[in-house]
Amino acid sequence: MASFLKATHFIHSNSNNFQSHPFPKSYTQRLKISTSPKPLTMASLTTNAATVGLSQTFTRLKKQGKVALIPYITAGDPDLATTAEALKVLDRCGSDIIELGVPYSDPLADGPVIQAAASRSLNKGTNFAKVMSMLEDVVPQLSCPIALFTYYNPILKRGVEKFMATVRDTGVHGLVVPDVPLEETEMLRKEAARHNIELVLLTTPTTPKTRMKAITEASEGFVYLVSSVGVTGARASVSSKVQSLLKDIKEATPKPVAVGFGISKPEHVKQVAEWGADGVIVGSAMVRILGEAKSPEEGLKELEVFATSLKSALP
Ligand SMILES: O=P(O)(O)OC[C@@H](O)[C@@H](O)c1c[nH]c2ccccc12
Repeated sequence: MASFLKATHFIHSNSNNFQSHPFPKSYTQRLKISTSPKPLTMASLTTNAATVGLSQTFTRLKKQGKVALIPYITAGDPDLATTAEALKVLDRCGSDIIELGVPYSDPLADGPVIQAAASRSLNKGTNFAKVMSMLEDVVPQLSCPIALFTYYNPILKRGVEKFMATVRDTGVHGLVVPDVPLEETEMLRKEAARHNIELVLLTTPTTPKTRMKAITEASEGFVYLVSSVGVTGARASVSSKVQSLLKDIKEATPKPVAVGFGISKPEHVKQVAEWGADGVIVGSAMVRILGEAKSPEEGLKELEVFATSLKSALP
């Protein structure tokens, strides 16, 4: 546990959104960069249903006086076919953006629920290529945009340029990378922009104000406000500190701010919306439903009920 906490501290003190301590050189040298050209796909030739990106979604919602519901699920848990159905269910329930996690072997910022989902998915053989081909089929059927969620290592493994091109080809609009080190955010952001991908950056309760300002400046699509220190996972309540954090961020930027970490009940989303959030992100509670259900069909049904209950609690 001690090493895990240290590792979590690593996330909260090293990635682009916190302090700037570069990865040890060995980290990047250890990676084998493998590239394989990706054939042009139908998805890249056809415009997908959700041709509207993250920031445009928030602009629309703001005009309607609404707050975005942003579920997170882990791709491939319990399996990729169920993930494909879950994306459609969440879209039908009125999700405004869906965060889809690429399972990773070392999810430092994740709590037990998402860690378990990632290992189940990896044990089933889920990999980046399979997630991309699933998305190529499903994205054209969705009305809400997808924000792909990945740790930094899978991006480095493929090469940033190739990674961005592949992701954009599937029709994905956004990208959330919680552990990219500060000095590499600039390069990542440039490549993302070149491929018309909105790179979302994260700020936390311990991020110094100057740093938070730089993050809001650089973040595309929306700013991700992590509600509490520690790792992902449902909490009994949302920290009241979020209210003042939201106020500070909104003084620093006109960009939309979505709050995540610990939000798991209708009363949580209602509270966070009342505090002025433009969006609420719910992950572990969704992941638990899908991953721990008696069957995929059961999980999808429960997911629909849960997502609908959250949507109805939002303006
Ligand atoms: O699981 P929670 O507590 O509802 O928090 C959202 C979170 O799952 C999602 O945004 C996410 C999944 N893994 C992450 C790692 C870092 C930051 C954010 C995330």
